[in-house]
Amino acid sequence: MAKKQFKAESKRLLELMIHSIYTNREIFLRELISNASDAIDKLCYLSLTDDKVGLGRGDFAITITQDKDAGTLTVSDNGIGMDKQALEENLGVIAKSGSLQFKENLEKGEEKSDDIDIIGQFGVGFYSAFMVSDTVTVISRAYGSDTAYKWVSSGADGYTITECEKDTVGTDIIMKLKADTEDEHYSQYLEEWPLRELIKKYSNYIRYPIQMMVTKSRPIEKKEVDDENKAPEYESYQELETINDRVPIWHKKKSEVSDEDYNQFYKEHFFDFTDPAKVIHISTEGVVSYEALLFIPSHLPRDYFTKDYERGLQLYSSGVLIMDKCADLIPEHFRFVRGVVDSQDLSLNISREMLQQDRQLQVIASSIEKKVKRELVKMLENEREQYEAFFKNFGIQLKYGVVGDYGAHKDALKDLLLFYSSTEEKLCTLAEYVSRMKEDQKYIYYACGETVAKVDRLPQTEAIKAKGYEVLYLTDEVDDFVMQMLHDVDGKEIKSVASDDIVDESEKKAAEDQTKENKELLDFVKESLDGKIKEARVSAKPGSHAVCLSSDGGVTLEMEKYFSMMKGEEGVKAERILELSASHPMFAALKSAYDSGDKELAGKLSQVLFSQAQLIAGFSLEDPTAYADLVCELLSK
Ligand SMILES: Nc1ncnc2c1ncn2[C@@H]1O[C@H](COP(=O)(O)OP(=O)(O)OP(=O)(O)O)[C@@H](O)[C@H]1O
Repeated sequence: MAKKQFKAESKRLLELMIHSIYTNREIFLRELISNASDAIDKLCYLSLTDDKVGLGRGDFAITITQDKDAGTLTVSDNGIGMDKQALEENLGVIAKSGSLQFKENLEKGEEKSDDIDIIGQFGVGFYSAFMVSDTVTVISRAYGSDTAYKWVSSGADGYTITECEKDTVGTDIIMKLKADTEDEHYSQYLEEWPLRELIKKYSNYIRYPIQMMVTKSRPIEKKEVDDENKAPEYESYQELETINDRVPIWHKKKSEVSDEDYNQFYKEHFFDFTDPAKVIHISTEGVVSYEALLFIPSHLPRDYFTKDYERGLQLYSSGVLIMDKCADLIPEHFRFVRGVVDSQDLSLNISREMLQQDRQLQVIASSIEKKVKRELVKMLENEREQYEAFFKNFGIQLKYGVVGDYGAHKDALKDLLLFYSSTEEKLCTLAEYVSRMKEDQKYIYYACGETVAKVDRLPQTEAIKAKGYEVLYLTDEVDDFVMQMLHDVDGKEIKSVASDDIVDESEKKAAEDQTKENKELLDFVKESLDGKIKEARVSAKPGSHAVCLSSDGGVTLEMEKYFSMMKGEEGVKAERILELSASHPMFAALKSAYDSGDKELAGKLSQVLFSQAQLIAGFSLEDPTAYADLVCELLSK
């Protein structure tokens, strides 16, 4: 059976092309400029072998002209142009890309040129002009031809082609812009600044100059001597200006770019006032080749912890901006990194707003992650002061990275963490801590609290310090989770000073015995605290303090603090254990009040002890006035 070819309803298809592919109208200019660049690239390629072209690389340009009276915007190039047949084939057939064909022929051919960078491939970009125009007129003269042709279309109704006059080879795309509506101001595309912004945003790195007539102002020369004292007068004049930077800084060799150039690019491009802390310039060739220029800011962006701050790197393909914030290029734990990535190896989707498949993106993202990590490790090893400043800004992000994704990134991030050391009295890495561990030391100890000073005074901290061990002091809410997620460093388990696991078996046994002996008293303490604690027991951790708080079950005291800050999670509570030191005079006073039958006093002492334990652990009291009154009452007796 003969196979039939699919037919397409071309009018409908064009409607779809115009209205459904792109989410953002403004990209029409990017598409037309890219076409102009492709046309120039083709003639430029020809000029390598054909002397008759008579133009050198420096003679090519793309020109943008606005005519406010006529309501037209024109994109002109002096590229290869189109003859009648090319106009029919390329602009009369949807999804036919002369540029793709040119590229394929080039790849098949003997002569290859690295110096050609064709952008078009889908054969649809041109039609985006109809998103902003009522009528599009194309006047083109092909290289090698004396005749020029005019292609005119108002969209779905079709097009006409007639002969016309054009002195030079190349193409003019003349758009008669639509009338403004309430929602859309098409006339902005006739204004200098919006046009300049669009060119800068999407086409800044097109390799040929994009020129535009701009209005400038200059002082009028004074003619009369008398005029010298008068305020200067200005006149405006028009000048053709190249708007685009053309060669992206990341295309240049590192040796050609000074620190000042990098810093200036960063500040202008990412709107920062201060130089970055680190610049990472990458140029790799491999499964996927790409260039990248990444920056680690030297301070915390003001909106960093708000929802306004979006993670992501700018993604370019052949110098054309594809995405402003491509989140997939940088992992959440390095979201502070700003920068650009440029690759010719991406399979773009038809609108160039997304990528067809993320495999290439994954390859680039994982390479970028490794490079950022390597740079941070280098900074940590060689520029400690600078690294500590970085950690002060973004260390918390790394910590969230450790606990995020169920700990998937903890191994990559653990070397980058810094914690305050009780013995060194400065920040240290986990590896540095391990290198200082005593021979008999089983665990890596840490203690959590609001400030270093407060953590240092915790009864549990004092107990471990008394044994001569170093303790890491953690003051961020997420720290307890981080340590639990890390679990160990090279087999050395990480333990909180509040953990029961760290107590010696003999000390544990002695405390259990004492708890049994004082069971009645301890049950009384629990009862008088009316459900606030799960248990009262004699503490196995020797120390000079009467009381401390620990927890039982999966939720630690630090986790409770962490969740208390999160909306909807305030109900997550730790089960409190009130630990009393049996050797402290306060325990003797409590016991004697209870044994002598003064339950009122014993109850009040229990309240005071619990409140103190809460305060020491960094919790606020439910009723501070009642606590103060109680203490005053007891002291004044
Ligand atoms: N200014 C121009 N000069 C010469 N040829 C042009 C010009 N503009 C468009 N063309 C031709 O028309 C074809 C179709 O253009 P169109 O913008 O629709 O698609 P494309 O650029 O090939 O691909 P894409 O949709 O990926 O941009 C181009 O491939 C090219 O051959």
